[in-house]
Amino acid sequence: MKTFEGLWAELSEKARTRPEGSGTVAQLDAGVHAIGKKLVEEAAESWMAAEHEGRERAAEEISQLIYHAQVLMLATGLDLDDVYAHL
Ligand SMILES: N=c1c2ncn([C@@H]3O[C@H](COP(=O)(O)OP(=O)(O)OP(=O)(O)O)[C@@H](O)[C@H]3O)c2ncn1[C@@H]1O[C@H](COP(=O)(O)O)[C@@H](O)[C@H]1O
Repeated sequence: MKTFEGLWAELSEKARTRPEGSGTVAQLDAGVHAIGKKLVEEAAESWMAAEHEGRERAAEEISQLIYHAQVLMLATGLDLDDVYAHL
C-alpha cells in the first residue's frame, strides 16, 4: 500500500524526470495558483464527504487532498523535512 513518503518519492521523481502524460507534471506546469485552487477544492470535497457521504468517500477525498498538498510542496520547492519541522 502506498504511504505519504512513498507518494512523495514517486512525485519527486516525476517532477525531476517529467514523463510524458504525467498529471503531476501538468499540475506543476499550471503553477502554484492553479494547484492551490485544486487543494482548496479537495479540502471542501473532503469536508462534504466526511459530513454527508461516509467513511469510504471521505478517505478517497482525503487521499486526493494529500496528493495536492504534495504537489503544492513540490511547486513551492519544499521538502518533507521543511514541513515535518512544523509538526
Ligand atoms: N494520488 C494521485 C491523485 N489524487 C488525485 N489526483 C488528481 O486529482 C484529480 C482529482 O480530481 P477530482 O476527483 O476532483 O476530479 P476532477 O475534478 O474531474 O479532476 P480534474 O478534471 O479537475 O483534474 C484527479 O483527476 C487527478 O488528476 C491524483 N493524481 C495522481 N495521483 C498519484 O500520483 C502518482 C503520479 O501520477 P501521474 O503524475 O499522473 O503519473 C500516481 O501514483 C497517481 O496514482
